[in-house]
Amino acid sequence: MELKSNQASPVLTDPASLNKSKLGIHSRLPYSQPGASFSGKCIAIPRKKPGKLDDVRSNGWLDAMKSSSPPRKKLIKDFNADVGLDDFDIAYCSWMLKYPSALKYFEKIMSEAKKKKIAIFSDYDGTLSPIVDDPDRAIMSDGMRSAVRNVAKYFPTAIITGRSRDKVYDLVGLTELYYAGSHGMDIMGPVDHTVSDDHPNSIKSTDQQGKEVNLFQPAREFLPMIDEVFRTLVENTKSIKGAKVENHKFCVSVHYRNVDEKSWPTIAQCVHDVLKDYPRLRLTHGRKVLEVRPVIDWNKGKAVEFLLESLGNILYNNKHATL
Ligand SMILES: O=P(O)(O)OC[C@H]1O[C@H](O[C@H]2O[C@H](CO)[C@@H](O)[C@H](O)[C@H]2O)[C@H](O)[C@@H](O)[C@@H]1O
Repeated sequence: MELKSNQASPVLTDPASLNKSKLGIHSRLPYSQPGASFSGKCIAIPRKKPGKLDDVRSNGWLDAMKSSSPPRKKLIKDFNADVGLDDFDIAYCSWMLKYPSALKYFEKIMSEAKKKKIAIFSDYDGTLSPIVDDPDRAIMSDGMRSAVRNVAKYFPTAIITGRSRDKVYDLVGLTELYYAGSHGMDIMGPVDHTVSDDHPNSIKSTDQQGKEVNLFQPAREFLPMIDEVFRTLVENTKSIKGAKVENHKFCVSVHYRNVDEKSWPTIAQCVHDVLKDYPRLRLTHGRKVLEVRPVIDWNKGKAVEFLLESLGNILYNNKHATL
């Protein structure tokens, strides 16, 4: 990725002072609450007397849940192939058109990257590890680990994930990487290239080996709230077969991959009902997962910008390669 000179400042912004588009508030944000900090800026959804599952049907959560993952289908290599496509094929092709593989454009990327300083940013689930039914078993292969280790010898390499930083570190296990967990809300660099500490959202901590590191955590104030919501969601979803709730420190994931599709409205409504009491939290959709996170002006993209800024001097002053 090319370095930019005018990096955005990684500041935790008061949600009440932000406008909707800047916040990136999901169009399927739950109803506004009386007294909520978004007064005047919230999405008004007319409420008739609610039927049990009307909320999630009318606000589009269910549609988003259905289209939240690429269809599991054989890979169609040639989109122009003159073969009959069934509905799954068509759904798969549409997904691939919307989310094309970088490998298809590898030569173009290489030629754009010539003579530039390179930093590598990678997601974890579905990128370094295959998507599997049990999130605890999303294991990275030894081959992939060694590929990432090799890449990191030449280019600063970061994992940016929705998982908690600790969990992804346990899965990846490479000390030489940068890690941005909780959708970028928890950033740590390697011991010898720790992230900037001259910011109010930076704190000193120790890594798994007990070495001193700087962490960048712009959503620290949400820790107790996230913890509380996690416990409520565990309790409220416990009767839904296949549901799984994960605490990712600054965000919570509610998985429905293993929930019968007939119960998706129930799990969605359950999350919706909990969120109604937390106007400072919002919902986003991942792959067969509902993600609850703080309303702050921060996300994976901002984490990448923050890391690029932190990396600036390192990239220009040391051994890291150009192509
Ligand atoms: O931002 P990401 O790194 O893409 O994280 C998003 C979610 O990743 C994990 O869930 C996904 O992978 C699981 C294992 O393959 C799969 O079972 C699940 O259906 C996927 O959504 C993680 O467990 C979630 O907590 C993250 O929100």
